[in-house]
Amino acid sequence: MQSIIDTLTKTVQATRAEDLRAAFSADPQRFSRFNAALDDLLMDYSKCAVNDEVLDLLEELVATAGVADKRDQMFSGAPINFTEGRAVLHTALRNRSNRPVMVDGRDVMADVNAVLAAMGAFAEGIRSGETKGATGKAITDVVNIGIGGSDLGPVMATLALAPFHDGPRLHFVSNIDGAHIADTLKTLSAETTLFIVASKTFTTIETMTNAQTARAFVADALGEAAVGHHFCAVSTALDKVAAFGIDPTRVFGFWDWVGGRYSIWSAIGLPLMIAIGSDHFGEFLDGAHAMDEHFRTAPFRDNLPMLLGALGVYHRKVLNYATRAILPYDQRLSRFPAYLQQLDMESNGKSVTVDGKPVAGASGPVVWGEPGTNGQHAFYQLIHQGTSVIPAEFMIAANGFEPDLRHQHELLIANCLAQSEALMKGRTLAEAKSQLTAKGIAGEEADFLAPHRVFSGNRPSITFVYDQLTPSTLGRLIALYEHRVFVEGVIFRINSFDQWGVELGKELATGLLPVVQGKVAATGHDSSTAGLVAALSERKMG
Ligand SMILES: O=P(O)(O)OC[C@H]1O[C@](O)(CO)[C@@H](O)[C@@H]1O
Repeated sequence: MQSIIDTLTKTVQATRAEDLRAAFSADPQRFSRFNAALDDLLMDYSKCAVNDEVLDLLEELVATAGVADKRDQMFSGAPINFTEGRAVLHTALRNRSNRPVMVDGRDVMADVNAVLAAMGAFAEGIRSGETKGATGKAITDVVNIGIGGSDLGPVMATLALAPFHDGPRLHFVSNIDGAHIADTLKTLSAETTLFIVASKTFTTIETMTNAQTARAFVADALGEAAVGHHFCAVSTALDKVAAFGIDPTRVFGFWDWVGGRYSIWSAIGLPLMIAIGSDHFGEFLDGAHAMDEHFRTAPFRDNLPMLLGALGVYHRKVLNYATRAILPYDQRLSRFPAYLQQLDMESNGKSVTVDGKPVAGASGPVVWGEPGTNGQHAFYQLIHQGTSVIPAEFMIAANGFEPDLRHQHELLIANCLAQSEALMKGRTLAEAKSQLTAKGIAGEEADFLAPHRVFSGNRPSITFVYDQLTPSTLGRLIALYEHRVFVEGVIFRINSFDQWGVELGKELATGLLPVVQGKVAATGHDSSTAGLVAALSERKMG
């Protein structure tokens, strides 16, 4: 594979692929040659440094890495998460074809469909008011207590699908910081609140601690006997849920072959289902399934996840771009960058290959972003004129949900398109000078000011366009990014499905708690850690 990457590096130079301005001037058909679509979801990658030679080499890279074979293994339930001995089957959760999916010789589809039906019945009971709290009042507020994959997906999707939200109000508590749950509970009445304790392992300290605080909130207000009416749980660890005391009829299971950051399609999606209803949740699954089928069957040049993954590797390993910016021009996708941060960085932030050897060169990039147009007034300065090149990934709907505010949506579209055009085109010194001249600034002053107004241009971006942010579109978008991470992980030769990198901090926090509490001396800790413990203890009030 390294030889293909080396050839790519030479090809970029030899074909001047990075000169986007020249490429667009030379080829009026460039847009139509470098885009791909699944139904209304269009991906324009013509503003990346690609040409036919580069794309052919990327296709060869994907083939040589064995991406298609690994993909088929994933869909068929092979234990590709080999450090944990698990299958990787989030795709089974949205397998609307019900094609059998075998794990350890057993078709899992019956279990998947049974949990989905149970979630649907429970969600509709809460939404209709039929399932009530302990005092007979309907549930008006639902609090999801979870963190990481048990939080980011439901939060992001609930915000994204606000126009479809016709169920109870939703709240999300994740942080161990007591401020999070305290600020949330302040606004709620125990009588009309349902808590969902969402944790794959049911051991995560943040979730378990917040769940105990919520339990005390209900017990203090309504008595111990009321607790069961106000709690439900989502987990793979049914024994641990039982020990917590949640009624088994209110427990929604999933399986160890669903990774936390891939779990929005499982019972972890329960808060979303309560918000938008089971029919819309079904459309969300349908959208993801359509992307799965596309990923499984479309040829490379038409295959959105294959292309997006190949371009991601190209940006990271050939062009050496260290980060990528996710820039949705959609306020309702405000948490999409944070969601993708976990999906991408927890999956591909690895430095050991499948053979236990150091990764050659780079693996996953830093992923970050904010919605437009807000980001324009914050960090876009650096994207346009900074010394690092940051590939940008824009997304924009043709339609909002506010027909009376169409003029605002048009402004949003114009801003989105203007950014990618500006990044690509830039502004030369001569152009900067002539603009100054037009304003009556010439001579030395123009010579002095012009360099500050130069934009290098040739900065890459990908733009996604779709009809409207519906449940089906959101499902397709998330599944697209999941598979992109998969493609990149196979080419990086890493296991994208474990997350050992989060363990060390957890272990040290457990050891530090008695030190922070003053029960144990800070001996054995480095002087910085010990000094910080002392500084915080000196400042402790009350
Ligand atoms: O659902 P759980 O088991 O509480 O885990 C929450 C999150 O914690 C992590 O394990 C990382 O600490 C994530 O992978 C996961 O999504």
